[in-house]
Amino acid sequence: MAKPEPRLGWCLQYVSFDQGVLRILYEEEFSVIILGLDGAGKTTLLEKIKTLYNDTPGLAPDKIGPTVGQNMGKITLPSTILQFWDLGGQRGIRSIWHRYYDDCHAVVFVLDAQDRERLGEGWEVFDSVLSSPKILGVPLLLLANKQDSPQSLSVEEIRNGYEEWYQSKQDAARRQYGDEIELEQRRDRFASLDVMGISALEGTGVRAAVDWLFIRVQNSRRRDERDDGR
Ligand SMILES: Nc1nc2c(ncn2[C@@H]2O[C@H](COP(=O)(O)OP(=O)(O)OP(=O)(O)O)[C@@H](O)[C@H]2O)c(=O)[nH]1
Ligand SMILES: [Mg+2]
Repeated sequence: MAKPEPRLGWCLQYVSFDQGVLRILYEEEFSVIILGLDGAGKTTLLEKIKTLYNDTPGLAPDKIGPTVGQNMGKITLPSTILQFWDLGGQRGIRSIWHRYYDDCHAVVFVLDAQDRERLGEGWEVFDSVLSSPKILGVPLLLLANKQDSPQSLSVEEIRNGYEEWYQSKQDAARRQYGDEIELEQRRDRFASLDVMGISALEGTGVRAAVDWLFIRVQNSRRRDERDDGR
């Protein structure tokens, strides 16, 4: 299975002569991985992003089946290419997710906000992504999908739901093992976690999510450069 591109790619966009001045424009390429349980709406989101940003529209929702492996899609923004890797969410496929962690610049976790029965499973998997050491410093966005459905939990309910789930997990661990010190990095990660509501089906909130990614990958690159120059 193909792995994401190297950590940071520079693509030559064009070279031109303008009034005797050689102009070279580069586009920088960032990899974004899309994770979440099967059925959360990851592929629907990727195809909607393609439709909104590319000349060639993405697949219609009724042409999308469960993902066995990965799907890839690219969009071009000012001086930037975002390359999305949509990974299958079925239990057996989740074990390959970590292979993409080294090379990604942002992580999007898609949650089905209307499927209350699978919320616990969703939090379990989300928590393992949020706490993964390899991507602790990588921007992470939680998307509460299917906001078009009247049964969907709101962004606020989703955020609180995860916090409550995590607290009860901590309490159970404390009862079993005594006082545990929570990972400081993990706590910071949760405190700064952004949650946005979208409907991948209708496209609501999708541009706002892509704007968030665009800004965050640029900011984390600048931070990396500052750290390197220290
Ligand atoms: N109502 C509603 N349904 C959605 C939305 N997004 C996706 N769906 C539906 O949810 C189902 C699963 O969507 P997929 O995009 O295949 O889900 P996935 O996360 O890619 O699933 P896997 O590939 O198995 O990991 C499909 O029936 C979609 O039409 C949404 O925003 N609203
Ligand atoms: Mg899929």
